[in-house]
Amino acid sequence: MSLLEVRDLKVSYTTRRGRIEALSGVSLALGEGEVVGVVGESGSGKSTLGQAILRLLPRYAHIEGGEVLFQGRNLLELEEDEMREIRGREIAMVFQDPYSSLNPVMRIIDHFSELYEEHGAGYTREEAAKLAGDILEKMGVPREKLLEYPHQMSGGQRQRVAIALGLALNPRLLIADEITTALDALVEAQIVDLLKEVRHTFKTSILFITHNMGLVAQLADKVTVMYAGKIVEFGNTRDVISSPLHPYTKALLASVPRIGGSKELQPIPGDPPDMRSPPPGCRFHPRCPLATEKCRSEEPPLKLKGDRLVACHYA
Ligand SMILES: Nc1ncnc2c1ncn2[C@@H]1O[C@H](COP(=O)(O)OP(=O)(O)OP(=O)(O)O)[C@@H](O)[C@H]1O
Repeated sequence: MSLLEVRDLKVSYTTRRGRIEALSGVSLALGEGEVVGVVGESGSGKSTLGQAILRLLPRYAHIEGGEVLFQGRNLLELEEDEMREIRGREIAMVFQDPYSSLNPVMRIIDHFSELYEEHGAGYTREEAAKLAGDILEKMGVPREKLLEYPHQMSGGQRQRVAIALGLALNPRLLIADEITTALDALVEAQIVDLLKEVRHTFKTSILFITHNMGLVAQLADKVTVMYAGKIVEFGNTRDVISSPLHPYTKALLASVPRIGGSKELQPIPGDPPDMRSPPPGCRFHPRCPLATEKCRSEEPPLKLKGDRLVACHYA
């Protein structure tokens, strides 16, 4: 059984400018101890997916269908108090902006104490400080930082603290949503190394959301490629990178340095669609060099090709 299985998840947003279909039937599975990358351009639905799994979507978002099975339980059917237990203890989420999980007027130690208290861990103040210091050190942050406020640290350190906080209750799954995007390249590389260590030391499964295929290549066992609210390709990272089957995956690889082989970077022509009215047929067809009449009118289903899933009429 997978640790996490998302089945045919559909999510929309009601906005003043209309209804946006952010996820149009997304399915994926993540095994125990696995790292799965979710990659795609801005607006493809990656963050919506992460937030929907933990039911952290805003009020004007609607889960229109599907299931989110975590250890076999459908999270979409749980009561809010059951969900609160799952958040942090079973599944943690870390965001691009560490201030999403850090309160600027609270010292780092108080974040940990609050978390332990919320989940009824029953630690004394000394025990909480010891445990928080231990995990902070494992994340490469000196334990003295427990007494500081978030603004007294560098961006990289703040993100390490946010990860430490995410891992404090030893969750089975960590959802990391663009957690290196705001960092410079050197710090980004350090955080990716940290996640590699985390998976080995803590045996945590990770859903790694990013627009950066290069990071997926370094970290993820499997990769899900999303385009305009749908999955277009899913497979072992090595296979997807060495022989992408979907034209969008190919284009994404050609647009990042080093991987993909080409020396010259080729940005993907055109823009992702307006999700208030996505194109008919294959959603990538207006930007696809291989598109035919069939692609304009018929939506390609996600089909198994060997051990790869791909949604293209011509894969
Ligand atoms: N809070 C929101 N309110 C309204 N629309 C939203 C909201 N969040 C996302 N959307 C829309 O839903 C679609 C998917 O967005 P989402 O943020 O999930 O994609 P993404 O791949 O994570 O992109 P990014 O990397 O830019 O966050 C987009 O069309 C986006 O405009």
